[in-house]
Amino acid sequence: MSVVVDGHPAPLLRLEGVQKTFGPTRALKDANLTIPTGGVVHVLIGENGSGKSTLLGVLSGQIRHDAGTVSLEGRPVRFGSPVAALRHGVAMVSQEIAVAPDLSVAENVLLGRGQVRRWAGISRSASRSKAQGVLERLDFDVDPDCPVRRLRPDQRQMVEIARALTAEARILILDEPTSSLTDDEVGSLFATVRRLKAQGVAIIFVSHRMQELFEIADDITVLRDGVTVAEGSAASFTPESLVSAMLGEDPPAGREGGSAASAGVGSDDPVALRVSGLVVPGSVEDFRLDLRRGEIVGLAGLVGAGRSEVLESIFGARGHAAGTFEIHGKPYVPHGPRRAIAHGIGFVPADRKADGLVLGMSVGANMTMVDTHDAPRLAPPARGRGAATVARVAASLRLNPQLAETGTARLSGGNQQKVAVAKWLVRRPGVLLLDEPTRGVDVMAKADIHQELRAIAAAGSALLVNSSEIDELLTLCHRVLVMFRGRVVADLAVPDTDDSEILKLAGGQPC
Ligand SMILES: Nc1ncnc2c1ncn2[C@@H]1O[C@H](COP(=O)(O)OP(=O)(O)OP(=O)(O)O)[C@@H](O)[C@H]1O
Repeated sequence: MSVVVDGHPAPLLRLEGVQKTFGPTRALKDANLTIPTGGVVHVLIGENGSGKSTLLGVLSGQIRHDAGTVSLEGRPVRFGSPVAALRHGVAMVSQEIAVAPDLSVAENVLLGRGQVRRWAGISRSASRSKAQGVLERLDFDVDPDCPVRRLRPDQRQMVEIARALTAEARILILDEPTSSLTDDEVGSLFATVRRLKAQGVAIIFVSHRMQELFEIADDITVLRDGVTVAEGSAASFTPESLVSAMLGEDPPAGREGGSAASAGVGSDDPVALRVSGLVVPGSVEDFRLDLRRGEIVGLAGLVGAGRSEVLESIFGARGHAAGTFEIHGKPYVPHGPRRAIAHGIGFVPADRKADGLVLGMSVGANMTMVDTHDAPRLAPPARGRGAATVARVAASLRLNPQLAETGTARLSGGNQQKVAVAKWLVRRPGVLLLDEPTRGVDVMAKADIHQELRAIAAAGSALLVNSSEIDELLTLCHRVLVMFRGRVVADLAVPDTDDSEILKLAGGQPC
């Protein structure tokens, strides 16, 4: 029974005046959020570090707040753990998809609920059919016995959503669910979100992608510096008013738009990276590329098309079966990151936590780690070296200078991504490989990163960029290589193509 206030039923969820401090950082100062009923999509938005994940952590039982109230249907609650939150019908699907890869789809869907424990008396077939029921509710066509390791990222995410539904979640939190999905996968996720909404589930959705959030949102809450600064129906906002609310000021003019193509790279410009006949068994077939000085080339394609594998092989982080490589006309044989860096190649990997950053070190140390101009070793340089460059790059990406001494693990996800990119902007390698360079960064920081990447290209670096966002490739690149099942199926000059052509080619359809 929900509580009735002034003749009205209390809202399904209300957070009022929520505060949370981590050491010296006041992550939440006065966070408020209201969801009146089920059957709505509520978008939470704010700059990197504004407190979104902390707020979701409070709501999902992962973080204990210091002050303020959280109430469900008028009753104050304080969750001591995610399990306690789940018991109240609040479930979260986090950015880092948490599935057990060796268990089956059905086992994952029922994980944590006890149904798969045989000693508990529940049969395999009963478990399987329960899981099947939830998968049908999601219209998710997958074999319940298939090991999760065989699924694509979007399918794994669906398994997590199914798990939340098994727990009878009334409030489902999706924290940046689209950040590792390609455009077509986002479409199917949105179909699922709409289906759940029609079934009465309230969905809290975090995204930095402006266009898609207007597509899906009923209501929006904006956080700035730990404070809720705006809330209302999606129709009451425009992209511009949202950015103004996030920033607390009018957005700077002319940051986005304008492709780097206008800078012009001609066939006379020297080739910085030449790749011929690259083969990575099971992933890449006969990949060829001449990447010129000052050029920005994009890689487009579906998940599994071989895009990341191309970058990883060039950097020597992954083996290859065939292929030759040249850097500035000289032969180069990839063999581990250290050799690549010594040859003037930089790499921003897709998984910043595992490969891109040393989380135990400070932001400053991470940013200067590869700025060892002659020595190929990855080592933190002497204190103070390159300080001016680091300060300039940090400022250009809106990284607070006070963060320099902060442990990188303590940064918000988007700010970690900025550091992963910034360390190469400090170094300015001759060839920079970037895998999803703006994953999880806010809309302003994305424009800042693009601007800085254009600047290092204009200064002579050659960039190869993998992105699942076609818009990003069209904004940033001179040309785009479209990959399908390991092969390049098109090499398109950016002014002469558009997202629908790229999408078709990426799906294996001829244009
Ligand atoms: N465990 C922690 N220890 C110290 N500081 C933290 C911790 N978690 C978060 N913070 C700090 O709290 C602030 C808010 O971080 P939070 O992750 O909530 O931001 P966010 O809005 O989710 O950012 P993003 O969009 O980048 O994911 C940041 O300054 C962050 O550095």
